[in-house]
Amino acid sequence: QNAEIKKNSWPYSSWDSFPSIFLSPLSFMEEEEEVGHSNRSLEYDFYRDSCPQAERIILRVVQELNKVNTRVAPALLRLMFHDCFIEGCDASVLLDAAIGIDSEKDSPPNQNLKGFDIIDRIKSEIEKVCPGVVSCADIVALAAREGVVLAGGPFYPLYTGRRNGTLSFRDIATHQLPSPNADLSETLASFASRGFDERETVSLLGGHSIGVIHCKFFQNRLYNFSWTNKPDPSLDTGFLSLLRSRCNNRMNMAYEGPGVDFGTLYYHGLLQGKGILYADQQLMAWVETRIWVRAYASDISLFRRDYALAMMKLSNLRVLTGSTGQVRLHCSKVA
Ligand code: HEM
Ligand SMILES: [Ca+2]
Repeated sequence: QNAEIKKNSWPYSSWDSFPSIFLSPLSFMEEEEEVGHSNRSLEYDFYRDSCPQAERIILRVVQELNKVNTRVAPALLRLMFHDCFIEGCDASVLLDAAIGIDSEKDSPPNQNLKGFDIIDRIKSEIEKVCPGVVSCADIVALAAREGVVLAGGPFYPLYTGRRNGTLSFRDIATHQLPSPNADLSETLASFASRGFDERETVSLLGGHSIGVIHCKFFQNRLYNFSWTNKPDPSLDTGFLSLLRSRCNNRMNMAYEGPGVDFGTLYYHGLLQGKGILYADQQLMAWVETRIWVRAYASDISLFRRDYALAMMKLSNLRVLTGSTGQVRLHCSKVA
């Protein structure tokens, strides 16, 4: 039963059904060679000697904060997405503006981004036991994974050893973070340029199973879609009324209540014209993505597996390793 696990010295028994290409360190090395960042790759449990408590501290802090605030998990997940999507998982999103640094925090798509305080809190607890060792980029990736698990999503193993960049990319973030009003061809092109196919893109958007979305991001769909003075015809009419009344009462829209399977409502909603963002609902526009919406709506374990693999891939985009980049002392400042 455990042949594959042994081969990869993998400790998670449920992973034996996974395609081995994803478990092989080779897949990470290919990534690095392509961008030429370094000759080393991420490792399983990179901090086993230098800071064996690190991953446990991350889990503990995320668990503690999650108990008192349900917004913690979604904030961490979105933060990881916005870091990794812009120039890789290098903690570029965490840097404050400074001389020579145009902060991604000042990019319009990041205006409502949250979770920076959580990352700082984790970092300071880790600094107490192993100063200057654990990178902010690893903290972001691991904290997001713990958030996903606490929100009812699948666990996925992560390699570590990401280093931090010394730059933040405000203008790149402005142009390259996906727009809530993008149509499917734009969304697919943006994910394809980072190596994600249609299936992976549909599964990643399952991240929209949790969290809150402010009305301004879908306001145009409610009253004046594409300057027609009419609502978006792809919106279910009952759902349209619900969104209108919530937004009129200045309540923002929650994706999925607790207690529901991570992913279930999201994909069922899309089948019924109840996607909140235009970009979400667009997954139903073409057969290439619609088949995966249908598949995930009817087979939640298929979704969980695909989502886990896509999150691993997202968490490993263009990482800096070895002697490239640095380890910061404070996540918002270069060392
Ligand atoms: C086409 C791609 C995407 C677009 C256009 C998009 C856009 C948005 C927008 C506009 C919000 C609302 C922010 C707010 O109201 O404050 C949001 C929230 C969120 N997004 Fe995405 N997103 C995309 C993909 C993803 C992916 C791939 C993930 C994770 C895997 C993700 C995770 C989240 C989460 C968890 C929230 C809720 C944040 C919170 O409640 O604090 N998104 N997204
Ligand atoms: Ca980044």
